[in-house]
Amino acid sequence: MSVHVENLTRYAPASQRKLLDDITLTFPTGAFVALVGPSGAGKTTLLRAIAGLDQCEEGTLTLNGNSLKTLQDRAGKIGFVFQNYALFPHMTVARNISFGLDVLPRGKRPSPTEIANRVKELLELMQIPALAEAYPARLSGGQRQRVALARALATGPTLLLLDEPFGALDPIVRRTIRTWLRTLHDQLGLTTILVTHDQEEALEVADRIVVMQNGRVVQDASPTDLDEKPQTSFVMEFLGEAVTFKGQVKNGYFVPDEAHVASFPTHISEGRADAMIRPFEIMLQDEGEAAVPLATHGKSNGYRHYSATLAGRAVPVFVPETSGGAHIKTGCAHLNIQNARIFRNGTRAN
Ligand SMILES: Nc1ncnc2c1ncn2[C@@H]1O[C@H](COP(=O)(O)OP(=O)(O)OP(=O)(O)O)[C@@H](O)[C@H]1O
Repeated sequence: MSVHVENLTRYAPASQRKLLDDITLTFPTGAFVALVGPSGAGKTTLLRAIAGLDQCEEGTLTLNGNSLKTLQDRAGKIGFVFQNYALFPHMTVARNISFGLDVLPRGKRPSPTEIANRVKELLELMQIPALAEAYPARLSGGQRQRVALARALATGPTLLLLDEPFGALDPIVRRTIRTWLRTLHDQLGLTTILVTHDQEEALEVADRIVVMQNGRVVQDASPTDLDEKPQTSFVMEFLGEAVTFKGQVKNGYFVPDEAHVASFPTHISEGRADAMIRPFEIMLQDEGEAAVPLATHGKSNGYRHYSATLAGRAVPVFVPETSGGAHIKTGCAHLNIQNARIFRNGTRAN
């Protein structure tokens, strides 16, 4: 199912404050899109608007090209899972899953055999066939989340809306369940919109990431583009650790304010600017007399971790373990930041 949202604006009740500010987005059939952004950015508000749980004052929403106004227009087509999903504690896993089918009006309700078959199929799909008769209290967090997903999928929706569904899980279970979710999405041909606080999760599981801030979309891009071409300094910082070097563009070079950080060529116009770079993109140069002292902080994931002491601060630098250099012996180096992105007034300039 495809979803199109156009110029969607929602105000806080009895206020002029915009919770969603002119959002236009398309979610094509089969897309797996993550909504990310800081707390209060409007991610849940957007998801609830798509779900039909809240009405927006301005804008339109279409599912498969059909305009949507009421919750009825969406019946059975959308599955939701929220972080604080509540399974019914007094019902078995099988009953929890079939609940959405059991409560359908008689004319629309499948026969008991069809419902039992559907539950069996979903339990297998969720890889928990042995848990049919178990009660929620004896399930692990990951198993409960699978039951919540099965329940959301029971009526055969083609759009899956997930709001922080893995928030309560520990990191290892979280990693396993998100890989499994991605496979499930592909297998069932779903369109999935996932709200997450976890940037790594978004980058790993989604084919597109929408970054929101203050009720607006600040960037809508593939994980690779978002990583390589962040449009704003906010996006650059939001997606991972970043170091900012203030400086001046002059005669075709970005000249950092701090000593021992090498200038590098750029095509952008002259004036003040910020160069932002990830710690693993900073390179160490051995040449030069006076250099920056490096403190060593161990290794992880194939990188040696240093902190380079500039005049007023320490800058993290991660160097591949395989790379050599005199700095390993001397404990001093110059910083090469030629891979930095340059921003002016918070917007990408190079
Ligand atoms: N019914 C409401 N009335 C007034 N303000 C609201 C209402 N619902 C949400 N808000 C406000 O709207 C803003 C966006 O909230 P929302 O829950 O969508 O953000 P979010 O990006 O999902 O944040 P989080 O990551 O913390 O869940 C917040 O400032 C919130 O306080």
